[in-house]
Amino acid sequence: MAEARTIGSISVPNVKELAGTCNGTDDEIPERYIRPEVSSDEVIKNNHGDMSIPIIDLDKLISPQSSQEECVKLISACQYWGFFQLINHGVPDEVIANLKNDLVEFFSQPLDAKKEYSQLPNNLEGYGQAFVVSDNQKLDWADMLYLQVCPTDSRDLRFWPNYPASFRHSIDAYSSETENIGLCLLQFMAKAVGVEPKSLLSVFEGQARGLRMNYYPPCLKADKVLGLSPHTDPGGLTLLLQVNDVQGLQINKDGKWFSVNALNGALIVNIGDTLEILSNGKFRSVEHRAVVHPSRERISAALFYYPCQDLVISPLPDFVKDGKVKYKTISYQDLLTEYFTAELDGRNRLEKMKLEP
Ligand SMILES: O=C(O)CCC(=O)C(=O)O
Ligand SMILES: [Fe+2]
Repeated sequence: MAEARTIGSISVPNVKELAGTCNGTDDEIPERYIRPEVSSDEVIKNNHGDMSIPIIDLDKLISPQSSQEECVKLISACQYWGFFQLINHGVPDEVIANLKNDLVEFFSQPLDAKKEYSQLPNNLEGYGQAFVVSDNQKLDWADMLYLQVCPTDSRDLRFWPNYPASFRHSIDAYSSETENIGLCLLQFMAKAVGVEPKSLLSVFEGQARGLRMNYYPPCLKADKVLGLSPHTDPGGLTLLLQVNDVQGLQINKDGKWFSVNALNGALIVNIGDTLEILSNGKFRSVEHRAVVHPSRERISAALFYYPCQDLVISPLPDFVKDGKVKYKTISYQDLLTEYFTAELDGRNRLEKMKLEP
């Protein structure tokens, strides 16, 4: 039987502080942060048209006149990219602006102020660094604040900053304004592939959501470090908000890295491992990573829609029309344990879940 492993991160230096002491020469960036692949990997930049992630209009999905056409785009996005940018999503500009301002303000504080919300052993919530599970693992050039935002009675307010004064309210407002977007998208995704949405919705309706707020300090040698290691997200859908206008998200399509130009006002949506398995591979959970900027900080906020905690994940019968189940069965808890106790390794974790063709 697998040994029980605890979820949580080994404590490592604060990256914003570290960035403040590195003047950019190779020697001054500690070896554990050096990632040779960043300068050697091929990256497709300034991509347009068919080479960029699709843009999906939620208004058009909802409107009966345009829904069918938009659904075709949605399905193609989910099958080929696993990512899209969502426009006309209905989250009020003010709610987004408030969250953005408060995030910039929170991360700009001195370390001691942020430390009041530090992660505790064996707990994922709070301020710190994610996914450090071994003493010789390569480290990401980022700090983060992770909070469970839903259900509301699961909130652990010890980790909810009370500076800036409006921060808790901003997170709460963003969380409630985005509550239905995930379910709404799941419904259209199911309908568009001819599946009764109920089976998919019942897995995610009323379930937990977490908000991971990433802070990537600048690094003069930006091509030597990685903000966030290649990974897939474990849950159903992720809604990513790029907080300032510094780009950095890259996604891996057919072995090549594509940089994403986040549109101002759009939310970037991607599919997680649970949804890839439930859909029997119809919707793809795509590997992604974040790079950093040489002179500007970058901030992003990823909202994760999780399935019910006791879910046993296996392809839903509606998605197995040709009778071939392509994935093994795994409990969601085991999938999470794998995610939080092993080094991130791109899509490999998910590949291991595939059955032989
Ligand atoms: O910062 C980004 O652009 C990506 C963040 C991300 O992938 C995550 O938090 O899971
Ligand atoms: Fe991610």
